[in-house]
Amino acid sequence: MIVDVKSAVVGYDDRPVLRGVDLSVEPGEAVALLGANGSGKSTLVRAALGLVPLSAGTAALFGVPVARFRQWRRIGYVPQRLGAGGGVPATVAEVVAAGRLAHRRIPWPAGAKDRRIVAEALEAVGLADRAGDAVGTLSGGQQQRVLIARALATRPDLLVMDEPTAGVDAANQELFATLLADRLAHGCGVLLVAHELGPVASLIHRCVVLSHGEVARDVTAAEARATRDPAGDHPHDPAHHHDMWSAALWRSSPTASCSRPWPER
Ligand SMILES: Nc1ncnc2c1ncn2[C@@H]1O[C@H](COP(=O)(O)OP(=O)(O)OP(=O)(O)O)[C@@H](O)[C@H]1O
Repeated sequence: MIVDVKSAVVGYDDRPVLRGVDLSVEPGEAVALLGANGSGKSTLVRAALGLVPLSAGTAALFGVPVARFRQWRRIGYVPQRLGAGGGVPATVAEVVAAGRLAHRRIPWPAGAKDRRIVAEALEAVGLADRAGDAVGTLSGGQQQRVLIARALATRPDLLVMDEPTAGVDAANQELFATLLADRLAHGCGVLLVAHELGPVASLIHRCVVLSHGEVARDVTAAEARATRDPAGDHPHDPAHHHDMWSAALWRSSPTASCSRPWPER
C-alpha cells in the first residue's frame, strides 16, 4: 500500500475537519478525491503526507508511519498553484530542477542526468522552448504545466496532485492524461484532488467522495458510473447533493470507461 490512512481525525482549533476518514492508494492505482469546497480534501492530502497532525487514527506511506517516513524523493506533489514566491525570478528550468533536488546532495550542481530528466519533463509538458524564461512571465495554465513537469522530474512512485489541470487548456489536459497513464503503467500510485477530471477520467480506478469531513463514497470508477443518478433520485444523499462524483466523471467524459479496471476489493 502506498497511501494508507485509517480512521483519521483532524481538527483545526478544536473544530473537526476530518472525522474518521480512511484512504488508500495502491501501486498503479489512480484515486480521485472529490467533494465540495471545504469538505476536507486538501486537509486529507496533507494528513496523508504527514503535514498536519492526526488527533486520532493512523497514516502511513509505503508502509512506514508518516512520522518516520523519509523517502520524499519517491513522492511528486503538484500543489494547486505556484503559490508564494512568485517574486522569485526563477526560470522555468530552475523550478522543474527543484524536483530533482531530493536526488542529489545539495549544493552539488545538477549533473548531466538531472539536466536530461528536467529537459525531458519540460518536453513532456510542451514547454521545452520556455526553459530559460522567468516562470512569472508564463500564463497561469503554463505555470501549472511547469508544476506538473516538476513533479514528473522526481520520477515519483506516488503522485499527489491538487487540481493539477485547473486553468490548463483541453489539448494540454490530453497531454497530461498521457503522462499520467505512463506513470500508472510504471506502477506509480496517483492521488488526484479534482472538481472535474476531464480526459483523466478514463484513467481513474477509484473515486473517494468527501462530504463534511467524512467519506460519503469510496467506489470503483465503474461503480460510480453504473450508479450514477442523473434524475437525482437521491436528493438527500450528500454526495449527490454536492454534484461531485458523477459530474466529475461524466460531465467531461460521457463515454469514458476504465482503461485499466482495478480489481474489486
Ligand atoms: N490551516 C487551517 N486552519 C484552520 N482551518 C483550516 C485550515 N485549513 C483548512 N481549514 C478548514 O478546514 C475545512 C476543510 O478545508 P480543506 O482545504 O481541506 O477543504 P477542500 O475540500 O480542500 O476545499 P477546496 O475544494 O475549496 O479546495 C475548511 O472549513 C477550512 O476552512
